[in-house]
Amino acid sequence: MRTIHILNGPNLNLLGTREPGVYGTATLADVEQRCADVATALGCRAECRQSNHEGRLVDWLQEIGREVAEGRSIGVVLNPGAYTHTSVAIRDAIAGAQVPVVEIHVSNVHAREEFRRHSYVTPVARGVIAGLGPIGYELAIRALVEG
Ligand SMILES: O=C1C[C@@](O)(C(=O)O)C[C@@H](O)[C@@H]1O
Repeated sequence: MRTIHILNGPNLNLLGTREPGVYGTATLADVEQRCADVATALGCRAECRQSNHEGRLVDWLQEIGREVAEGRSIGVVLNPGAYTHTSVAIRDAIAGAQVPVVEIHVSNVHAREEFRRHSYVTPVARGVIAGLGPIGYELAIRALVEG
C-alpha cells in the first residue's frame, strides 16, 4: 500500500485555537484524522507530520523523494505555513528530491496581507489549494492519488 504524506509547517499545531476567524476551529488532529480516512478510502495510507522547524521539513522532503523514487510513496500534501513566503530551502528540497507536492493553505492567502501573495513553493508544486479550510487537504489527497 503506497503512502501519501501530509506535512504541516510552523504554527499549524495550533489549528483550532489559532486565529479561529482566519483558520477555523478544526484542530490539527481533526485534519489529520480526515486525511487518514480519505487516504484509506482511496486505497493508500496517510502519514501525517508537523514541524515548526524548516530543516526538519527539508529532511522529510528529501526522505519522501527517495520513497517516491522507489514507488513506496505517491507524494506530499504540504502546508508550509509561513515558510511558504520565505523558504528557498523548502523550494529547493522539493525540486531537488523531485517530490510531487500539492501546496495547501487553510486560509485564502490572496485575500490577506500582500506578503502572503508570494509563494516560493508554488513554482515547484503540481498545484495549489487555498482558502477552502480543512477540506482542501482532502482535495489535495484526491488530486495526488487520482492525478
Ligand atoms: O501559517 C500560515 C498558514 C497558511 O499556510 C494557511 O494554511 O492558511 C497561510 C500562511 O500565510 C500562514 O503563515
